[in-house]
Amino acid sequence: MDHDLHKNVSNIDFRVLIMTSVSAERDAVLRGLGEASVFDVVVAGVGSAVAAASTAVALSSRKYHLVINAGIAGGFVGKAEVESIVVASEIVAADLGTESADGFISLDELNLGSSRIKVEEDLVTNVMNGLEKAGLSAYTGPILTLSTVTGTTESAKMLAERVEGATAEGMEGYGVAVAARQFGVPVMEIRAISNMVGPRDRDAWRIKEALAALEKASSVLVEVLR
Ligand SMILES: O=C(O)c1cccc(C(=O)CC[C@H]2O[C@@H](n3cnc4c(=O)[nH]cnc43)[C@H](O)[C@@H]2O)c1
Repeated sequence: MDHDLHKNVSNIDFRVLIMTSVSAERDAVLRGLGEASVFDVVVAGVGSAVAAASTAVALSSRKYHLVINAGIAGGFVGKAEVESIVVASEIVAADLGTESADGFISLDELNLGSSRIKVEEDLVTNVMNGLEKAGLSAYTGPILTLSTVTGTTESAKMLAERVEGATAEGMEGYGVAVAARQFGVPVMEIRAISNMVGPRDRDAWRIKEALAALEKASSVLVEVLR
């Protein structure tokens, strides 16, 4: 598979699948993409299971060269502020494993598979360069996938200890990534921060602002892939 994005644009069949969880995210991405025609943007629903199933359905419908999970997310304190963009270096199912008296044991440590999917470095570098050139505040690091939005300082701290460098959390990335891996297609996760990971305070979520940042990030994707 050819992973050089700049080389790929000369390929007339080059197509990118962008998976979002809700229609507000899809609309923000579409506004950013404008007339760009190499992208298909799909609303999957909330959560890893529906994201995996919807991604698999989309990937069976036609050939794609890249899958991107895009949306809003919580940012870890000191790692990514509200309205910034996070590009995953790794997509991590942070609650896939078992509890024990000595703490959490991941799927990897249990030798039952892997809860981590690495994103190809050149993809991350290309997109990060584009975001920075466009003047966006952008970070890269692991993005965690969780079934439950973190709602306490204790859980936030525990997750930051569990996954070194944890930068953001969402609810779909790992599902999208597992489906992409099954089809042999490279995957990325790109999220705009709407809230901080920590004590639940829905009134403090800046969804409108995060969606505006997601729109800007999506317009950069067009440049990066041109
Ligand atoms: O209420 C709205 O208008 C609205 C507009 C767009 C999106 C939403 C969502 O609630 C999206 C849910 C989606 O967001 C991700 N997310 C955002 N913050 C976090 C977080 O702190 N922890 C985990 N996930 C988060 C998640 O991927 C959900 O699918 C509402």
